[in-house]
Amino acid sequence: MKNRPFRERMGFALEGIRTGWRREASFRTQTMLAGCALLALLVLRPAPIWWGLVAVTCALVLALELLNSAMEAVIDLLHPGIHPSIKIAKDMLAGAVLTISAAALVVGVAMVVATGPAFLAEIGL
Ligand SMILES: Nc1ncnc2c1ncn2[C@@H]1O[C@H](COP(=O)(O)OP(=O)(O)OP(=O)(O)O)[C@@H](O)[C@H]1O
Repeated sequence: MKNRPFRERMGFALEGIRTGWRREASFRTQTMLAGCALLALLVLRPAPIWWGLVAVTCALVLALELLNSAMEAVIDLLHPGIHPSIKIAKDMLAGAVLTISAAALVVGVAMVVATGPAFLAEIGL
């Protein structure tokens, strides 16, 4: 299974994203929020640094959500029953997603605060 051609590995990765989209409501919500962030970038046209910051934080949220779902799937397969250690692991995974989501929110608000006034002036408001 190791060292498959690049095209094939790319196919597995895209399949993983498709599965995340199909199975996880929170991944779909976060993808749509990332789409809103892209729309805000296109409208506000901030400096390139903001494009980088928004892209990195949105990508981290989506990547961590996929990792969270993957870990949960493996945990549930290995131990389908209730266990305090599973609670700890799942809560920590959820905490990781929450942490980066809070950072993404801060970046979004900071971008609007920094670039909003110039945009409003540009459209004559
Ligand atoms: N097997 C388990 N043993 C103990 N506690 C569990 C177990 N499964 C889930 N929990 C608890 O229930 C919470 C929610 O679990 P669940 O698997 O539904 O995760 P979720 O974050 O809601 O997942 P999803 O992303 O699929 O919506 C976990 O954070 C954990 O506190």
